[in-house]
Amino acid sequence: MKTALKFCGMRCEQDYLKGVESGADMLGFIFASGKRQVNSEEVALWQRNKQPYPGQKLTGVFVNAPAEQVLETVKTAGLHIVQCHGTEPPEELKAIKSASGAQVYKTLHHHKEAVNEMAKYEGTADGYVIDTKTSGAWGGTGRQFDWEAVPAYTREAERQGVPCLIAGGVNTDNIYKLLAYKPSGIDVSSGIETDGKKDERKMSEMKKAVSKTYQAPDHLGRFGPFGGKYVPETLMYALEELEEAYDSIKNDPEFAKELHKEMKEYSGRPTALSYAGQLSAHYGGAQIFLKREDLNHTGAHKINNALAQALLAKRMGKTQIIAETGAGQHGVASATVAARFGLTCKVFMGAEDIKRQELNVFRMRLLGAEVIEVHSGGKTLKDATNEAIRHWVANVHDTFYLIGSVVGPHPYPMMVRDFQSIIGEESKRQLSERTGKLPDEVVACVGGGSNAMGIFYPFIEDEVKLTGVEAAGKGIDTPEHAATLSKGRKGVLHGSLSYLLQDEDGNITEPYSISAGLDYPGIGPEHAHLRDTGRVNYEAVTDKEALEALEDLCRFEGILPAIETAHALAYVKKKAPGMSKDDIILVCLSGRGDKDVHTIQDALGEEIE
Ligand SMILES: O=C(O)c1ccccc1NCC(=O)[C@H](O)[C@H](O)COP(=O)(O)O
Repeated sequence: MKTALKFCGMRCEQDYLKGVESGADMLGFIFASGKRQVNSEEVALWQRNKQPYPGQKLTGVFVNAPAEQVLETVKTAGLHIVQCHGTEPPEELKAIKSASGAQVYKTLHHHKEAVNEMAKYEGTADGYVIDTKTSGAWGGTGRQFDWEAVPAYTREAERQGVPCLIAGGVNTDNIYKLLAYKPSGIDVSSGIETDGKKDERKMSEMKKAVSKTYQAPDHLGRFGPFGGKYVPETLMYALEELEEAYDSIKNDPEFAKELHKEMKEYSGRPTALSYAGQLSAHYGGAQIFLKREDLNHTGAHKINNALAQALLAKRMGKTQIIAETGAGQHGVASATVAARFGLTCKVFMGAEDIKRQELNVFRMRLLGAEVIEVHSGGKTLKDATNEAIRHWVANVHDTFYLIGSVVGPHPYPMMVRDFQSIIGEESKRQLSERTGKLPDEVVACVGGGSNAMGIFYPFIEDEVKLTGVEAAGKGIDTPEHAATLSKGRKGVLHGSLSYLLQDEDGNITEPYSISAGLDYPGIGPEHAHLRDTGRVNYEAVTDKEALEALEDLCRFEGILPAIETAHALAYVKKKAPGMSKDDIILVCLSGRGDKDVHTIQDALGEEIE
């Protein structure tokens, strides 16, 4: 359900007009003493010049006012709702309600007994406002209370079947944090003001925030039922510390400036958006655009997240970073940023992957990282991640775990998604500048899922089809594939709940793909949620199909993609011909294929010669 929005404290006609135009669900007028106090005649006058939009509820805020005064004000000012913001008992609300015909909301000021107090108003209050308790002021203070308490208020109001608005210090910077607690409504006054006047820009930002229907994860780090924090007790503190640090930099302009500078001057952002004209003509149908993450320093999208997390590690005072890697791209990105920022770096890598990605291993060592060979399990990414977690448990005090995908315990899936969203944000801007429209479909390969979440997330509220492409290896009906969403079942791995490849007894099975970056037996929890809610479509393509598409991109566009990326291209090869020439497919070209040349040579060598 949509979050209700109340803009409160309209002090003049201009404020009122901006409030009406904002489309807020409720507009509040203060009839209690204070700097925002207005009288019923002026509110009536403003309405004569502009009626509220149908459905917009005019709300009068009163503090322990005599019932006759409230009734007179309701009549004169044409109020739909009376908000009792003082210590009015339930009987007083009942009396006002039956005499005025208006709805009556009760404000309670947050304290440890407030949820119990709500029970006393059950059947009387038509809704609640929970505000911050501040000595010497009833409301409009711009002060926030501890929002950890929000779910308890929301639950009690839901039990009573009425809305519950959260008030107190909400502003354009913290509204997303509050929305993560899923309140049924939000009430703002100071947060939409500049120099004492209501500010249209702030109102519109607030409106935009609540209009977003997609809000995930929740405050527990859950995407629907997926995600969460399934970790040993020893890591809980480290995750909380990380969550706090991430919250503190999320909207910090200084951090944003530093990261932007690194992205631009070191990594080479914005990356290009290339129109693949010859490939589009060859396939027929849709126009294909490529978001060139392969042009980043180190050759893939992984550096976006690595740069951001390394800056965060520095802010947190950590001196050592650890990382896991499969294809080696994230290992290279981590070793690179460690060198750049003077941090020591250990990269955990399965012995099998070390064999397949010899060149990247050499690169990591050259960059000064210690590559730790993992011999447990199938000796691939899952096992490397297990070892990295083990190391972290023992060294949390000085070590930052730089996770390379939208996997792991909260806040990693959210944090990596946010850091990678630059891919979708840039593409959206570049494509609309170039073509004047949004793409019809966005396609990305999915292993853990970070390039896909990065390009999908900014399009999630748009009418754009989103398709993630998994590795079907030698076929999803053979035992050799990595198609987690097509074939997996729910389970917990590496700290979060998602879909996993597992046998009947729940043991994780070894994934297979020609691409080292896609053979992970799990998938980011947000992808699991997006699949189950139907927002994103997931397909699987085989090694063979991926290699064919890789050859096409080499021949028709002069670009050698990573084998991971070629999976997305293989889906495009099947899909584009059936689309119209006016349609646009945007593909995340997540990485370049230099690292895969040996694998490609082994697979295609004879055909090419
Ligand atoms: O807003 C006021 O000035 C006010 C004065 C006296 C009693 C209540 C008042 N406001 C009640 C509200 O519903 C406000 O919207 C709520 O307190 C949130 O205010 P803010 O923290 O400024 O966003």
